[in-house]
Amino acid sequence: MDATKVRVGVLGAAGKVGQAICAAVDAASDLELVATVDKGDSLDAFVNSQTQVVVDFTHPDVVMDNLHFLVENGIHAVVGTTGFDDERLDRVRSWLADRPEVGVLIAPNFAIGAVLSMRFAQAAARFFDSVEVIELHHPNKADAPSGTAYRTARLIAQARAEAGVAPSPDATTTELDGARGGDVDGVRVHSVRLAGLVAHQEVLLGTQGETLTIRHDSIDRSSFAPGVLLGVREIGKRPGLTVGIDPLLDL
Ligand SMILES: NC(=O)C1=CN([C@@H]2O[C@H](COP(=O)(O)OP(=O)(O)OC[C@H]3O[C@@H](n4cnc5c(N)ncnc54)[C@H](OP(=O)(O)O)[C@@H]3O)[C@@H](O)[C@H]2O)C=CC1
Ligand SMILES: O=C(O)C1=N[C@H](C(=O)O)C[C@H](O)C1
Repeated sequence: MDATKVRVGVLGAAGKVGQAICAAVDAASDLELVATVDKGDSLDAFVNSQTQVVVDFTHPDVVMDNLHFLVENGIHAVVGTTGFDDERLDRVRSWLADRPEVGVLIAPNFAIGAVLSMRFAQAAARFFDSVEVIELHHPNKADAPSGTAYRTARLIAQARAEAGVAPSPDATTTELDGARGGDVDGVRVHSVRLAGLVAHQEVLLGTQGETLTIRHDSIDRSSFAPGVLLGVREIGKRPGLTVGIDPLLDL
């Protein structure tokens, strides 16, 4: 055992993002990949290998059980898996109250450009009458809207509410179910699933005589690796729950 390296485990190691994270950990001289777990494998592998930080890219249906196990066993977690609403975040906080030394980082998107695009959208939100979000992903994605779009819409809604901006104008009176997308705190969110895509998002803002489009594209899953490795290196110094990598980037 090399005591100078952080001992890292990956949950969902055989998945699309899990494979990219395993490769990135393997290539980092200050990290050691000590356990890889996928569907059907026992989580005890992390305890047996004295894993210090586990990265989870699995599925919204299983991530809560995974996290509960990790917190109970005193293992820090860096979580990319989506599906976290306020109720789930509160449950994680309640587990952490019993293990105050453990750090959990949950981020809907680890790509630097995606994090910045959320910030830009939040800053722009109060200056425009209308705003809608379109997220576009590969067709194997389980959840809609994406975790990124959900968080983006909530940040936009919060900024507009704080500035007293009226709801986006919309004269629709007849509608095919779903044609106007989902409603996240008053912000319309549209989900496209298309073969050939990876992960993409557009925030469309409009006001008198002008529009602004904020677009981000992950064209390869390696885009998530730098943010994940930053989380792995930092989480041991940040006990409790951290949502989003913004504070790790001094944003
Ligand atoms: N935060 C971020 O930056 C990003 C988040 N994501 C999110 O990460 C998650 C995974 O995405 P992606 O890699 O594309 O999905 P994949 O389906 O490609 O990978 C998930 C892997 O987890 C495995 N798995 C399922 N259940 C378990 C379990 N109980 N224990 C261990 N492994 C399990 C799956 O096995 P099997 O296939 O056999 O079911 C699969 O190998 C999604 O929620 C996605 O939205 C994705 C990209 C970036
Ligand atoms: O499933 C994906 O692929 C992605 N999921 C995350 C999300 O739901 O926002 C992050 C990124 O969009 C890729």
